Amino acid sequence: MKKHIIIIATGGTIAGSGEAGKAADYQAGRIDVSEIVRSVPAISHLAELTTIQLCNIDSNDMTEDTWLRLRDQINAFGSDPDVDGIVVTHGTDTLEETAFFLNLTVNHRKPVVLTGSMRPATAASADGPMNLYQAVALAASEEAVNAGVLAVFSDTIYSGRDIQKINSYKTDAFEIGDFGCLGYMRDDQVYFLSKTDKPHTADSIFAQAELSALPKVAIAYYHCGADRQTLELLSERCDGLVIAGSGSGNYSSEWKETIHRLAETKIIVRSSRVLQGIVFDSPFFDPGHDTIPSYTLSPQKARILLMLALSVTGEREQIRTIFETY
Ligand SMILES: NC(=O)C[C@H](N)C(=O)O
Repeated sequence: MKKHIIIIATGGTIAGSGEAGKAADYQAGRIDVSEIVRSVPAISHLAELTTIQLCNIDSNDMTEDTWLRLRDQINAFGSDPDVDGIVVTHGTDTLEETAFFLNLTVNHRKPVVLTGSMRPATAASADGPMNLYQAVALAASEEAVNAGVLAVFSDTIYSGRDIQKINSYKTDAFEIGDFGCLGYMRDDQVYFLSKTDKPHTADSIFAQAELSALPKVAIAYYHCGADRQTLELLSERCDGLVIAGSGSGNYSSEWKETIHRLAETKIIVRSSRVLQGIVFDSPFFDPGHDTIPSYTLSPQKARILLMLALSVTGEREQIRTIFETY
């Protein structure tokens, strides 16, 4: 019997429309999900499909409120015995953020697979149809059960925790820093090579959390000559702060002194603007252990984990453990 897969559409370039054949100038989030599905007739051989248009936006307009609505919808399908898996179509610019948020907050183990495209649906060689086809195939696969939130892009399976957009132009726009992909797709065939070891979905402490609004967390990007005011202004307006430091989460002596002071009242996470590597405690940049290292999380993912952590506790040591765990 065919699996029943829900496609929740949020917009992005996969729903983009522009001049016929051209790939460059277009507007994201223009085409309805039912039309996108109709453009890939082979999808109906893979599964029974139900489509839902949650929104139709450029993913830069994704908000925490929409994340919460998306999570609630996905969770509702977790307890529906007629549903086997969920695909989310999404713009690529912030896909990694939504994927990580869902990876930490979905409360069931059914497959959840994100996908999108780099070329609009109206381009001569649009990449959306194949990505969507493979996302449905993966969501219908037993191998994707309890694998955490996944993403499929350009024949490649990624984990929602680690996926990162690394190319702003090519159709093969994603990568996973140091860790490699989780596997490949060969048309509709699934080839997993590895699975993530970090707790996710039903095993995450945030899966059962009451989340109605998320605390405010900003990212302060360090660069040569960055002044202390940036930190002071951001910290005034936020419940927590993520530093996108240089190298292994580093910054100037001026920032070091300011961060030490601000950390008396705010939770501050040290991450790195560098794409690969790991941020640990730093005896030189943070001798007083005022900040929490983000380990392998990018600044934008550290921000999501800090928002969720702050929604369950204000205790620095508990938040430190959360960063060690997730
Ligand atoms: N390729 C894309 O989907 C980019 C688009 N700006 C979006 O994120 O919605």
